[in-house]
Amino acid sequence: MMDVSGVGFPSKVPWKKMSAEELENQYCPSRWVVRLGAEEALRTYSQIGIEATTRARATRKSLLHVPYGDGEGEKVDIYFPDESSEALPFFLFFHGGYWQSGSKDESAFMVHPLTAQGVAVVIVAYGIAPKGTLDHMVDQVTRSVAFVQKRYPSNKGIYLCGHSAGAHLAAMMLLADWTKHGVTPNLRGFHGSYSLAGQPSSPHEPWGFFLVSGVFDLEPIVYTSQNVALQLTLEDAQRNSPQLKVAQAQPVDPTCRVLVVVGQFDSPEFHRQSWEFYQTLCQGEWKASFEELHDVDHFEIVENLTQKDNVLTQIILKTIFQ
Ligand SMILES: N[C@@H](CC(=O)c1ccccc1NC=O)C(=O)O
Repeated sequence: MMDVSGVGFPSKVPWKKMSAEELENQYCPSRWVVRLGAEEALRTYSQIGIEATTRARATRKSLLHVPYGDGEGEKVDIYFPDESSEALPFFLFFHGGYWQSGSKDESAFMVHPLTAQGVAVVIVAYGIAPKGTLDHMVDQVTRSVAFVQKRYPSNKGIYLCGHSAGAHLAAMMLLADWTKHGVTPNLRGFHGSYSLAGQPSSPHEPWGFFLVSGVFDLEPIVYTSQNVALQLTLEDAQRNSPQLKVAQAQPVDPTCRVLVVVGQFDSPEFHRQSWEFYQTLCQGEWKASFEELHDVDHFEIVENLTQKDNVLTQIILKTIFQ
């Protein structure tokens, strides 16, 4: 997106020049779905999530509604591979829904293909708005990660994945102060060697973070209808924007890689959010990669994680089993 009204270089904040209507449109992912109408896309997404969860609960060993804190709704569902061991890689998923919809009970998309390959999958619930505040959600997600490390200290790596608003929550974990939680989660996911450029020497070097179609600068959200439930002030938005914060932060573990992924049919603002976050990570001491997934929209990108042959499922598996 180019700003041609000024001195002729791309604006850093193109959204500030948008009409309220255009901004609303850019931040409404269902309107950018081409294969279906907006409402049908949302219905399909939720149906696939519910089916995947029903299947996971019926066919996999699981621990459901395990509390990671004392607060209401501070629960995770843990799905296990067939072989019984606690020395497993753990893949945590934070669902999307603009911090105001969605739940763990309809978000077990990737459980089947990942558990089939020996990965334990943890689907995390957090207290959505309007009841929950964003600061509280970030704290909850931090505690859910610490909980998994404490409960499974012999894990073979903890991998964090979030979709959309959940990708924001996962990205905030890059900034978490683990000393407060008495544990350092095993978020490394890196066991190989880097190429000289610091870029992956193969397309499947390991990442500890998978940020799927995320929002990393929350300021524009303040001016959309999403903020009716969220009630973010500008200060809340800035304090909770990894885009602003990672530039000033040191990686807790510099070997930890971040994969930023966006769908071809995500809106231009979602593309910009992912690209700029990736660029900011690279400018700091973070190891990041960027991937635009061909032929998928904001919802398909996650729906397809139910399939073992899907590109992103394969990237995740190759990362874990490097
Ligand atoms: N009301 C939004 C819904 C939405 O954004 C969404 C729905 C499910 C999962 C992720 C979503 N987006 C970000 O968190 C829309 O119509 O696109």
